[in-house]
Amino acid sequence: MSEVILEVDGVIKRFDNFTAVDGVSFQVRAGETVGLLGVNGAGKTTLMNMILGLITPTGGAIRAFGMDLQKNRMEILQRANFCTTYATLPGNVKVRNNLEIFARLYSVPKPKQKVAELLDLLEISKLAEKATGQLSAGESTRVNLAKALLNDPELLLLDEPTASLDPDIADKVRKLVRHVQRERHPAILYTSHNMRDIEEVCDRVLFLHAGKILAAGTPDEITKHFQEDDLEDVFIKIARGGPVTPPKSP
Ligand SMILES: Nc1ncnc2c1ncn2[C@@H]1O[C@H](COP(=O)(O)OP(=O)(O)OP(=O)(O)O)[C@@H](O)[C@H]1O
Repeated sequence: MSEVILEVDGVIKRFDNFTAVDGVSFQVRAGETVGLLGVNGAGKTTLMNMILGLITPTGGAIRAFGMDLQKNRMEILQRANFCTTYATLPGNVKVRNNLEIFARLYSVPKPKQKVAELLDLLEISKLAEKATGQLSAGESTRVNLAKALLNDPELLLLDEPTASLDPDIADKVRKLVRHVQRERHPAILYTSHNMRDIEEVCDRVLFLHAGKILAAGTPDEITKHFQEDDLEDVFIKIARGGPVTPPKSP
């Protein structure tokens, strides 16, 4: 089995008296893509933000590359990267310049060449000289994805990377993720409300509900577990408060 890259161990996050993440444990190995699913408010972003070290867990531990996140955040973040619609790049700076600045922050060798390659890979070379703040939501997502790939991360956190993309571009993003999986074998944690994304790119799925992992397995196992036709139906069942344990066999 490949190396464990990310370990989330009994992680809890409370905001005052409200528990947003309630004792979550899982691992992501090198070369594996794990989908984090859940209805609005399930705790996905809170979990991602803890893994990025942006907020501190109330309890439990997060380790990456065998190191404790609290103690080794900078070392870990040099080998990791993320794409989220919530963090935007400086708006008054041109796309190319923004990416080159981030490439230097990540100590990327030959930063100009790397940025040109990623602009080409994401088919956004024509946006290079535009101010980042003037991009459409979909363009901005692709620029954020380019940023996320600058340091060839061994741990990649993708928070709804296809939100706000049209179906054509969303399809290209899924192909790009598969390309990165094949070429570089990172550990990827991927959240999406688009079940097609999850079915196409994820090896395993964690279903988060009210801050707890309700079910874990391959998309196929989860679908069978809930006796539904596909993940979308499982999602709807959970969202509407249907039975969350598998019904007894007849
Ligand atoms: N800073 C905060 N203070 C208080 N409550 C918070 C805070 N951040 C998140 N929450 C609450 O924690 C819960 C989980 O939020 P989170 O953003 O993690 O959900 P999510 O699964 O990412 O949802 P979505 O799919 O809508 O993005 C929500 O009920 C939210 O209101």
